[in-house]
Amino acid sequence: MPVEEFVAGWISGALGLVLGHPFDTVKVRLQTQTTYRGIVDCMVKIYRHESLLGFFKGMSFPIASIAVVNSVLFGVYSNTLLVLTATSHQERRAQPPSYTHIFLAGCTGGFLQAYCLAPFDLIKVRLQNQTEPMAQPGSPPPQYRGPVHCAASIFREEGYRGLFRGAWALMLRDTPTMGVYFITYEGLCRQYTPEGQNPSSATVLVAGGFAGIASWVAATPLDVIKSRMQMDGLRRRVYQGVLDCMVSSVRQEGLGVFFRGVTINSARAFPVNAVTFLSYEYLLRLWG
Ligand SMILES: C[N+](C)(C)CCCC[C@H](N)C(=O)O
Repeated sequence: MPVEEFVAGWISGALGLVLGHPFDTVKVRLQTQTTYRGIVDCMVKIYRHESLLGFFKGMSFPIASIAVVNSVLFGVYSNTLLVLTATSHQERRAQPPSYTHIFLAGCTGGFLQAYCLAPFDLIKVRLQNQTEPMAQPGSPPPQYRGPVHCAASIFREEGYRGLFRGAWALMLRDTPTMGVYFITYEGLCRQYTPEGQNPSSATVLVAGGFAGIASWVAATPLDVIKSRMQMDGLRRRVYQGVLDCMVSSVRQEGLGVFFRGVTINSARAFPVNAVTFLSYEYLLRLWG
């Protein structure tokens, strides 16, 4: 099984992640808390109350886990295409796979990465939602002291299954939308690249950026539900399951609830995925 794709996926994912994390924190807060009036209000409050560091809460764990998560996504995607079309990534410019195959490979990658991502994403969301300023002497300590403490407390209180809270919603979110992700990327690259050639860096950046936006717009409704399921059970359980969470969110807040955080998600998605795809393609070309 070719491994370059796994390594390229890891490095490119890490670069994108650091760039996008401040946006991600604002997004998670807007989706799960009602104290903020909008993106700017949320940013100002985070900065005033928690300083610049507040934007980077919960980042160390994703950095560690992106190695697994993004390499599973890109590695499984590329190897599924290899199985479906019998072409390696070097041959794919000359013999482009069909969009159906791209979609299926994307869904497979998305499905498997969601399983790896679930516990890490849960911990990230729990830490991002702690609004206490960091390390202030005298102030009461936050519930979770850090990622390891957070993982250990969840495990202690809710067992192994507790670490997978929200995992169903995450899988439903990622399986089809990762198909959308790769289809958009490939479609735009093909559109702007003469046949048989490699796409230029500018094309890769733009196609990657729009792939990120398209996939995140499609993913936002289930992203909201996922984040809420992950926060559920902190004090007492509110939702019985994914469907119940959807129904009660819509009842209380209207259909608009499904688009909470869509603007910030898209603003984050462009640079993150432009950088991810550019470094991915660059590394694969470097290694031939
Ligand atoms: C499928 N879904 C929309 C959830 C994600 C698609 C983009 C993934 C990328 N690592 C990022 O963080 O933006």
